[in-house]
Amino acid sequence: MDADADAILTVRDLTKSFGETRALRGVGLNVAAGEVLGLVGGNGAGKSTLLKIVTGVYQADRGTMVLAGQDYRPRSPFEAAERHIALIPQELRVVPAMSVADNVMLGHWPRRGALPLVDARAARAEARARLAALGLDIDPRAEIGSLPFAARQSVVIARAVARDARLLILDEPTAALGEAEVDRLFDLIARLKARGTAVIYVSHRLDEIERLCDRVVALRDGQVVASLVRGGYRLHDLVVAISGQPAVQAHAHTPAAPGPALVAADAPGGRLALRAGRIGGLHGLLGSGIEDLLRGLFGAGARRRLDTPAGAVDLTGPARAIAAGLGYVPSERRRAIVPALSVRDNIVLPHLARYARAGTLDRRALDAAVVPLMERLDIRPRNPALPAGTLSGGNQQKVLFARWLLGTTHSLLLDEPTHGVDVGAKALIKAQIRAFAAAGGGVLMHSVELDDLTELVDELFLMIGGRLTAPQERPAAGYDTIALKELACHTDPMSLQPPPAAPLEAPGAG
Ligand SMILES: Nc1ncnc2c1ncn2[C@@H]1O[C@H](COP(=O)(O)OP(=O)(O)OP(=O)(O)O)[C@@H](O)[C@H]1O
Repeated sequence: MDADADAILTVRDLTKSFGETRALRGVGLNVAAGEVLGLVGGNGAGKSTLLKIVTGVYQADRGTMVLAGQDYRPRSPFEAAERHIALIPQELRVVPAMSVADNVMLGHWPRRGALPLVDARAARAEARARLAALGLDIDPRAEIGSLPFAARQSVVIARAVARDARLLILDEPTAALGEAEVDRLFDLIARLKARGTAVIYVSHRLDEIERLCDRVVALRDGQVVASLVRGGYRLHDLVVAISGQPAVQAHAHTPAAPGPALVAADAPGGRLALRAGRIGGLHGLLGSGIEDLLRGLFGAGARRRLDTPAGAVDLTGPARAIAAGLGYVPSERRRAIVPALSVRDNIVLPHLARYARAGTLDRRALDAAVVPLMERLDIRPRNPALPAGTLSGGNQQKVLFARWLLGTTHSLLLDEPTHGVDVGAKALIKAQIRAFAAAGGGVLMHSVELDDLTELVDELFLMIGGRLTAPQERPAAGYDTIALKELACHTDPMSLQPPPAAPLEAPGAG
């Protein structure tokens, strides 16, 4: 069979450099109608660059693309959309104050007769039908901003389908989803497949790739290093293709004895303490309030009191938290990285005062501190002067982590610390978390990935109904992951059903 002949999209020999960095070096691949193609690769392998070329954000230096049998050279995302290619990014673009129906029909609203007026009733009916055709039971009248992430994501996919997307690209779509939502998303993708939509699915979660994708293409250093068909490979083969080396076994966990509390604070339902040498875990569902809890402990919420061995701290803002020895890695990388600042400056940002000399920064002293950190965390490219925004997502994540290894931080608040990093980097970050605790630091981490928690944590706090349960010491045989998963299902606040929405028009209009 000639794969290219069946393909909706064929790319050949795509090459792209940014200055010295050769992001893509002769990449070729294709995807057919009704096929789900997985795209995997380590941090900086070139996945985003490839997707940006396919969606018209960047133009390739060399190479060709053919879409539905025709030459394809999009010069803007707009042109890509006109050719029915849709990208669903991790950070969804919705108009929060608009209804679900308006977001599905955005730009394609049905008109009321010949007048330039939107027929709201027809828009709702059509949106409802389109959502139902994808198996989605979401109220078209609900304000989209009030819905949980999973529902918003489904609406954005429905919008792409409403615009006749021939190729849908999903960029790490499950990064912010719990297990039940992942299942729902996979059902949705199966429906898209059945409609003949081609899907490119980018993820670092290799088990998902194995479960979902008909084929998978692995990139390494800007080149295709493997192209594997479902059923014809093992996960280990993917790990080897991505990293270029055999998979490393995770270290066995030795629970640490509780050390003294480094910081403690009241939290809904109980008291939280970060103890020297211990890794605390937080588990709950999206929307459970864990993110706010961690932000609050870092001084980014309402004013609160922190207790430390040196006395009580009136937490009026993050500066106080940093001064008290706390560090925070938020789940939303984009909020924490300053893209135009160099990697060096991003790392040093919370500790500027230490490196300022008479109003200027001692860059030599800084590089002497930052470069070994970049080596330790394998941040690539290894150039502290590069703008952080030019680094790949996973490398940006490592920069955020590096921030708190530079100063005098003794307590780390981590929200999804391995979000968007490749398998190798994940192991490295986990090892760093362990090392931080082993050196006497305290850690409190939240992860939706049970594996992260069960591998790392000494005590687990559950957040149920907005309240913390008492910490559960790690049992000798490890946490019961099945019980944790069940808990997640039974207290699932992420139902796709929104709360009843206020009618947008007079009763009887809809
Ligand atoms: N706008 C840019 N300017 C300079 N370098 C860039 C730019 N965009 C990407 N790069 C570089 O190109 C290489 C490939 O990056 P890319 O973002 O495509 O990787 P990725 O596979 O998507 O990684 P990740 O999984 O970490 O998101 C990296 O070395 C990155 O630093």
